[in-house]
Amino acid sequence: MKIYNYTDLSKSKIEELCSRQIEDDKLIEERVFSILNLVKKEGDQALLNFAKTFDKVDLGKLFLDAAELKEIASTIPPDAKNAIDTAYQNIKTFHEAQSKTEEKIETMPGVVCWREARAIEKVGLYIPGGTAVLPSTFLMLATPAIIAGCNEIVVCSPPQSDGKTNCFLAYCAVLLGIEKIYLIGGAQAVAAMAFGTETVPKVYKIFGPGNRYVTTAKTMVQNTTAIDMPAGPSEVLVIADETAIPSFVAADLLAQAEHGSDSQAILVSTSNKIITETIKEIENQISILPRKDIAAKAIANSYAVLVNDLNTAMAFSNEYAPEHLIMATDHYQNLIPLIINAGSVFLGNLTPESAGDYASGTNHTLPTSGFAKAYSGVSLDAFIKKITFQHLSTAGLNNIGPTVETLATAEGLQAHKNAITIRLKS
Ligand SMILES: NC(=O)c1ccc[n+]([C@@H]2O[C@H](COP(=O)([O-])OP(=O)(O)OC[C@H]3O[C@@H](n4cnc5c(N)ncnc54)[C@H](O)[C@@H]3O)[C@@H](O)[C@H]2O)c1
Ligand SMILES: N[C@H](CO)Cc1c[nH]c[nH+]1
Ligand SMILES: [Zn+2]
Repeated sequence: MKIYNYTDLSKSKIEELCSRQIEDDKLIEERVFSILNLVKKEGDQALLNFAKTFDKVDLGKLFLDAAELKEIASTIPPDAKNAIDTAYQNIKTFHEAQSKTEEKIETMPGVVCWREARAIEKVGLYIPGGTAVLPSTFLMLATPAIIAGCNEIVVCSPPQSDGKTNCFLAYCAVLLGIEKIYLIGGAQAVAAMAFGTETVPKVYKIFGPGNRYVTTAKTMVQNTTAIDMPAGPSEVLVIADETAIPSFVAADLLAQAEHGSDSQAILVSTSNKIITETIKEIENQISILPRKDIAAKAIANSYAVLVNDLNTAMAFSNEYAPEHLIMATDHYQNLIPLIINAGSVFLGNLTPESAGDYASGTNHTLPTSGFAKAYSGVSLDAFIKKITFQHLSTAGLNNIGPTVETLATAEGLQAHKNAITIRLKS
């Protein structure tokens, strides 16, 4: 892991460090473009061919039905079942609390405006399953979709080599009442949900994280289908002062590094000692990880920055806009107002990011690649549209009428003016 001293960094170097651009981005775009076109043209046949090419499996059919899911789910070990149940309850509790009814507002006497929420009717959820199958993502996406009241929930996840899915994902489906999992991964899953095929229904909005193929595909289908946000390779930025515990910081950095070799794990610290000890700890802890090769590549692409004070650390973090921000300091309270750009924040030395990945209740589907500057993570709101309503009484029409007539005249739109005038005269 490279170490930089903040005072030596030029503005352009900071921009480079905060950019997540990867050399082969163009190549990925070309591949994804051709996958999208093939699915659009050939439908199910393209999906079956891609399963053979990318997932190395000959699928008899493109989905598992409720009976098949129930049978696979029955093999789940009891401790995993209990853990999924607990995580689900916390996620449900947190997301249910996000449901709010807005007040009706009288902007002028007799002019009443308000908003009402309606669920997006058809949504598509992508559950990653390339290097690791993520049942936790199933909970994170389906729970708010169900609370919102979405009536068609299409779920796609890559098939295992036996053409099925694992017992954890199947158990989540049973728990959530989802009756089908489409065995489709990568950009082709996004294409199937965006365009529809003979078997896969077309949806109005696609949700979910994934690798660069998935994220690029989501970005490319946006003229057909809405998406939650670009939620690509995982990343974490840890701000650590002298109160941080290097072994904890190293564990948190490695937790995101093991997601993929293109993940980023950034350390920003006011203490040289903490940086050196954390790097030593990373070397100790990485050796026992089953995914050490993946984690090592991610760590090699990551870096540490030595800063003079916590204010500078906050400024760097806001420029980087991390998916996850860990405040590894006892002094986090005063820093909270300085956090401007981050997907999800973990406060203090006892709050590991994996708590949010699985079970605290917050959503782990979060913006990456700096998109935390403009996007929120998935929440109940993401599955809802807010429709505005207004009603004018006679007094309301009299009160607002002259204003509308004058503005319509200023814009040269006579018919707009007439729609008021005809009512005022009646
Ligand atoms: N930002 C978030 O909220 C968040 C949450 C969870 C996971 N993640 C990220 O999701 C990602 C999951 O990635 P993954 O790969 O394990 O699973 P994935 O399900 O995203 O991707 C697997 C699919 O990628 C496709 N693919 C693989 N190689 C390909 C190639 N050469 N050409 C075309 N398609 C190809 C295949 O179709 C395969 O089924 C990780 O990067 C992880 O960090 C992000
Ligand atoms: N850290 C991931 C989001 O970037 C979410 C996740 C799922 N499982 C483990 N982690
Ligand atoms: Zn994670």
